[in-house]
Amino acid sequence: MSSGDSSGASGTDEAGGGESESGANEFDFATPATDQSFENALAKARDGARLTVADATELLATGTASSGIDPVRKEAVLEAADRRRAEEVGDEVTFVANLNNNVTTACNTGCLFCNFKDSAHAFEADSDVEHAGFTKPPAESRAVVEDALDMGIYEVCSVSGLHPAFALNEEHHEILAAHGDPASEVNYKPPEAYATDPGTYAEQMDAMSVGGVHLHSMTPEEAYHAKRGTDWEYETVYRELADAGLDSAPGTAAEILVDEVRDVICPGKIRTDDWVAAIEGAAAAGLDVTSTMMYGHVETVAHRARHLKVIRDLQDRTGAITEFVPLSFIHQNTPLYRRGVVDSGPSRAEDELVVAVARLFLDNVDHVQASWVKSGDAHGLKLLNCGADDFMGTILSEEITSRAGGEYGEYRSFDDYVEMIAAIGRTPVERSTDYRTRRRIDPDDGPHGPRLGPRADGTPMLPDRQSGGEGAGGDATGTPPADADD
Ligand SMILES: C[S@@+](CC[C@H](N)C(=O)[O-])C[C@H]1O[C@@H](n2cnc3c(N)ncnc32)[C@H](O)[C@@H]1O
Ligand SMILES: Nc1c(NC[C@H](O)[C@H](O)[C@H](O)CO)[nH]c(=O)[nH]c1=O
Ligand SMILES: N[C@@H](Cc1ccc(O)cc1)C(=O)O
Ligand code: SF4
Repeated sequence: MSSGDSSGASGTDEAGGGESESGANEFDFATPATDQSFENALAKARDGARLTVADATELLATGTASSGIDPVRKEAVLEAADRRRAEEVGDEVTFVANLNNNVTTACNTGCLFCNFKDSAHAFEADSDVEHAGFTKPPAESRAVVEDALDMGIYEVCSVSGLHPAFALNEEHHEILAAHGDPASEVNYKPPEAYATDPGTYAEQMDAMSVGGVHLHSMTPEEAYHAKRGTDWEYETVYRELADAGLDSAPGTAAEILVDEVRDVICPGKIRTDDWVAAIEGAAAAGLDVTSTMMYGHVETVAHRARHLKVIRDLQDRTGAITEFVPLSFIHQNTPLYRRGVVDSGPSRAEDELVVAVARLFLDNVDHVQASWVKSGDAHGLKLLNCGADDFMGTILSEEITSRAGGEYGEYRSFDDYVEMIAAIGRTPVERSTDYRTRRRIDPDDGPHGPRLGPRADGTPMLPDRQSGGEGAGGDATGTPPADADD
């Protein structure tokens, strides 16, 4: 599906949907005959009125009466969003000194957009299947975080495959093992079956929660895995994880929160209701959460709008969402692309409109993130002028986007951040994960390094290395602290 088609704006005056050459995914939604609906939605957005799903659809499509993105109307939407950003959060652009420490790539869920995973079968002790994945036992996770703490990080962000030997704790192991055929009934095999034991989720939390670092981990999909085969509530599971050291949860696994889209791109994942229940459970357990949307594959603009409504309703109920992170689909190596279901990811114009409409629609979420991992530095900066106010984190290691074919590197130094943000006339600010602690950075007072981490003293994180420039591959970036193989 071309990005024009995936915008879902292909209808004329009849009910139209995204048309795919393969005919695989056609979603219908009604479209109006004139552009008056777009103009009305834009006027509401400019006035600060709460937008409907129909309004968001109009803005994302720059009018649904004709196909394709209209450049003049797009600029009007971006301008409204940039103004709203300035009113709501001012000129600061935040970023966090953080490390990605993903624990394992073993996963049998089979999401068709994902190239991060490796079939869990290949990790078995008696397997001779070659794989490039990894599992880090808790002690190794701890060592990786320890090293990064010395570099000054504030946060460790950890998202993993759903390893069949993962259980919440020993009791969960016993419950899972008691099933007649645990592998097919509850996606479970005991740790002894694998070359490397991932430990329990509680042990991994305890291991990574070291020296006062903020631990951001356990997506809704992982929380589901941590309670599979039981009748435990999400809140109970998140409370136990919090007791073991978890501080906040990433709202990935959201993809598009409309089940007819999930049926196509991730039939093995939890449904929308379950994702929402998991986030509510995390919030009830006292954790902050983030929210995401992975877009630009088979969905239409109407699905994107409905997804935003799910997030806004959830935030009305919980108030626990610190940021919205648009995840631009990286298509190159993924099954969706290789099997011809899509022929690209989203266009840059679509990226800009998603950021802008998120800012305008999510009137109860303060922060919208631009990602240099997905978009690169130059376009990432552009997104900061379309409604975004956060520029992600230093991350030091990236496996999800890079494995899917992304090419924008794995690390941005504080000096790069400060130079880039100052260059667009904004104020660089180091933040905590929850945005409550912030430090404005004087661009003239370099060299720059983190100061908010428990061991941070302002020293640049990787003094001997340059971070990757625009389009730089992994080799030109700072070497990740560790990357273990089974
Ligand atoms: C790789 S999973 C890891 C955590 C866990 N297995 C889960 O699904 O929640 C984290 C998120 O990465 C994002 N992701 C995966 N592949 C991607 C791709 N090709 N392009 C953009 N985002 C992707 C998806 O939003 C996914 O939910
Ligand atoms: N956008 C991506 C992120 N964002 C997460 C942030 O770095 C940070 O953890 C969050 O803002 C909470 O403070 N992480 C990735 O690994 N890859 C991305 O594309
Ligand atoms: N790790 C995810 C992104 C992510 C993680 C945590 C977040 O809070 C937000 C986004 C990816 O690379 O796609
Ligand atoms: S997105 Fe997560 S659950 Fe889906 S295949 Fe990838 S690692 Fe597994």
